[in-house]
Amino acid sequence: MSDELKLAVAQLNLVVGDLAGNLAQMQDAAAQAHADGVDLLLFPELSLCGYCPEDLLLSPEFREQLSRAEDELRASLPEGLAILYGAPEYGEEGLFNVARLIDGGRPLASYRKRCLPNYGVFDEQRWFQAGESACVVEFRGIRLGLTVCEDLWRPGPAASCADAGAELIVSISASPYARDKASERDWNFRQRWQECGLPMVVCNLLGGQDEVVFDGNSLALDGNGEVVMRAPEWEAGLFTVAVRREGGRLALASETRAPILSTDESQYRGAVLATRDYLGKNGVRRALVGLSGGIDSALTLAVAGDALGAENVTAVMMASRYTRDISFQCAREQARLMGVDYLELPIDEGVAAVTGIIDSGTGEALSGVAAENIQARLRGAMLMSLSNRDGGMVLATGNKSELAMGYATLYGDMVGAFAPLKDLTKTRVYALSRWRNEQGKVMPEAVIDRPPSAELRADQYDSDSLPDYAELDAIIEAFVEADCSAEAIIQAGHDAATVHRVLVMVQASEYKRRQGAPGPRLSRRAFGRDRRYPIVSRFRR
Ligand SMILES: Nc1ncnc2c1ncn2[C@@H]1O[C@H](COP(=O)(O)OP(=O)(O)OC[C@H]2O[C@@H]([n+]3cccc(C(=O)O)c3)[C@H](O)[C@@H]2O)[C@@H](O)[C@H]1O
Ligand SMILES: Nc1ncnc2c1ncn2[C@@H]1O[C@H](COP(=O)(O)OP(=O)(O)OP(=O)(O)O)[C@@H](O)[C@H]1O
Ligand SMILES: NC(=O)CC[C@H](N)C(=O)O
Repeated sequence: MSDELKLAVAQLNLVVGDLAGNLAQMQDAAAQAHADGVDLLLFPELSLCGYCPEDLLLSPEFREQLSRAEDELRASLPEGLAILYGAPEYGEEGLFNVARLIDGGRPLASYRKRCLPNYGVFDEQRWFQAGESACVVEFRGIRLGLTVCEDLWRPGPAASCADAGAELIVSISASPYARDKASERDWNFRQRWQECGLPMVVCNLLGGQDEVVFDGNSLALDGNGEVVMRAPEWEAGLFTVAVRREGGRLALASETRAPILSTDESQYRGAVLATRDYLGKNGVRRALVGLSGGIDSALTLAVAGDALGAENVTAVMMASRYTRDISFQCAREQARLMGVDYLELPIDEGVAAVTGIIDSGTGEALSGVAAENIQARLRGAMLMSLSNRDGGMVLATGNKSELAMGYATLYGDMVGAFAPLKDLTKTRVYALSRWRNEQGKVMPEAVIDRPPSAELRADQYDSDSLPDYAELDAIIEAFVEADCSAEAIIQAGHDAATVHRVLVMVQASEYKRRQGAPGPRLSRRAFGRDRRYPIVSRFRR
């Protein structure tokens, strides 16, 4: 080894299936790394094809194009730069998720991921076979132990790299965001260090992909288990780590030491990146939000503005006779503060027309919730018409508390392409709204202070139908995110009748959530890909 080896992690926002685009990003990163004198550049897990390509992995065309892109990548590497990147390996023994080390344009080693995550948002065992052995390779005087993501989240692989003579563990990862994941990573990698005593460099992915969002936060730990490099959350970039041999040990150093963000900031920025990427990666620049003067649509609009730029967002106030003056004032004031395009399209005439057609056609007057929901459905239809005409996507404003309880109208306020707040309870919606306003005012304080109301009938408030949000959200966190039993939640101090009511409603509204828009996981456990329950189920607690 020369005096010093320079490693870099390419924390890139790659796109599933965009082989040409990912190749170009990787080539740009390689050129920059070469100019910076980097010896070895790490890319995220399954870099060229993006994570996770799911059943695209089964497509012969996908396999063929990927193979060509890999050839192109190897042939285009700058002299002297080695890379470690992720790819599927197809062969007679099956399909493997591998890390490939390329030096001088030639393969130096290939490692098959041993631990395939198959829980939460992950289904890797659906596609991949597990590798069986460690891979330790000599690279310019250092023995590297190659690993892929989950390998460093389980006991075993790190220690087996040490047993096979590794001096430094390198990991290519696609580790998605969950609440407080940065602290969890620190704890996790410290556990691995305790098992193997080796320094580690971990390259993580960035960006939104359907229902998950990757926060970056690539890391390096030195031989004492201390974090010596922490790449920023939610930002792409190339971050270097210098490795020097000192008295028989490797010393790691880096100038990159980003802070761990607060939960509020991290969740907010996660919602922003997930929204930007969902629309952007689907080729759409503009968004529409139904703006009611309530807090859910206010925060959704703030996220949309930060994700896409105020000039690309339209807020639509669709007042009915139940819309209060304060709702108008809040909506107008927020649109002014943010500088978004703002429309007022009243719905009373339309509601009367639809209700009249149903009433006269059936000879029976619509009433109660059936009549009230016409308002929500007309608003949904109007937003979708604007989307069809102008090409923007509608953002659904529902939060996790409402979706847990089924407190939302199917084909009404649930319409939308993407739901940025889907995994944030109402309590978190308030916290993030306050945090965002502290960074620069985007919504009037009255939006945060007023009591929540669907305004589908006179004097309607959420508190008429739902338990107090502080209590409801604590029960949702215990039941949905931590899988606690009813008994355990009651023992934690919650009212037994409320607990039973909430648990029954969570189960009974699975059908609504399945028809709702996708949204990013921002808590510890999200409805959807992360928490899967049957719709048809006679199980009762
Ligand atoms: N298992 C199942 N699988 C599939 N579909 C099923 C189903 N069970 C019922 N359904 C269908 O679902 C329908 C009931 O759901 P839905 O039509 O949504 O109607 P529903 O849940 O009765 O009403 C919506 C509720 O959301 C409240 N809310 C809260 C916040 C905002 C808003 C807003 O709109 O702005 C509304 C509103 O006040 C009302 O209490 C049934 O009529 C039936 O068609
Ligand atoms: N008058 C309205 N104009 C435009 N959109 C509306 C109107 N009323 C309701 N909506 C849409 O329906 C969604 C659901 O209403 P809901 O009451 O749950 O949320 P909110 O009004 O944003 O917040 P809160 O529940 O705190 O009042 C709103 O977020 C908004 O997108
Ligand atoms: N892609 C992976 O193997 C990721 C699994 C890992 N446990 C994580 O969340 O972060």
